[in-house]
Amino acid sequence: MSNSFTSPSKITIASRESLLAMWQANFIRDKLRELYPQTEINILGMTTQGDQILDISLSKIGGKGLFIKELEQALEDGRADIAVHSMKDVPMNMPPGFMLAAITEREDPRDAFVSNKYTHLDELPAGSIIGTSSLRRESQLRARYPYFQVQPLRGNVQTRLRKLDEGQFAAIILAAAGLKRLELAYRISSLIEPEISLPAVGQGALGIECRNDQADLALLMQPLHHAETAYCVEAERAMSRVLGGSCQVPLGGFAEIADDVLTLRGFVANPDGTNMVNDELSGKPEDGVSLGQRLAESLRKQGADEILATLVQSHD
Ligand SMILES: NCc1[nH]cc(CCC(=O)O)c1CC(=O)O
Repeated sequence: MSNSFTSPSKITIASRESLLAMWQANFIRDKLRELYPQTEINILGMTTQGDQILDISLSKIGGKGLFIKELEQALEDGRADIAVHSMKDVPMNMPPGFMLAAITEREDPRDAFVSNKYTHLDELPAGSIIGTSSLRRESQLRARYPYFQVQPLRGNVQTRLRKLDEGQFAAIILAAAGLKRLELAYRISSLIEPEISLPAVGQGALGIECRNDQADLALLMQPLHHAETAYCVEAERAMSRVLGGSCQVPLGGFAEIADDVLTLRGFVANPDGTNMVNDELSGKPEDGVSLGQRLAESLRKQGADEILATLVQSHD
């Protein structure tokens, strides 16, 4: 049977308006233009609640969904066809009516140490102020370097770099992927290995979201899907889902595939890093989701539940 499927005359991509979000949307747009030269591909830039509320810690304002709700509204209304997200910002449970059509090849998943004075975390003197608003980064820093001060740092990548340059912090921690995409890799003093700062679930990968009822559109996105990345990210997300993962929970999850074996590492901690459980599991990449679920259960048996329970209380 011949392929009778034709690409649509137009695809509109919904994106947040930050430079990084726009870079990501442009990246997907260019790939789609190459794949479907007959199709007109546009970007609809939007401001989300998460972009507007900049003075409060992300963990206190309801987390991930805030950056994507407006984009989903545009998909719902038909103002846009697909939305491009950092997988790190995509909630563990997709809202009803929406699906991930593709997960793209992962950029560097590591966190980056950025400083104008020091090249490595180990060089910072006691009492140094490190900027990050991620509970995941904070708990890991405090566990390893209890003599640093961790202070909140929000805003888009450029804002965070500006706050560093203004001298408010000795160093800041950002995702390497965002800096590399924005051609700001030269600002990276050193990359932090996963053993020191386990990345966020999904960090470095992009997701393309569309409505559930648009199977044809989802099919068009398949050339952008990267199977290895998707196995890893789905394993990480399965772990986080069981643990109720969100920005309110200091949790990390990171999977890698080597020699056709997927190894998933995860941790849960309290924000001050005094109580932390870590574990890892390996298996077949295709079994990533069940590995993630099993790793979560193992972390719970080792005390993750108690840690998570104290977190819920402290946020009341
Ligand atoms: N939390 C915001 C966010 N969401 C995605 C990235 C960029 C990296 C990525 O795609 O994972 C960043 C910036 C950061 O954490 O420094």
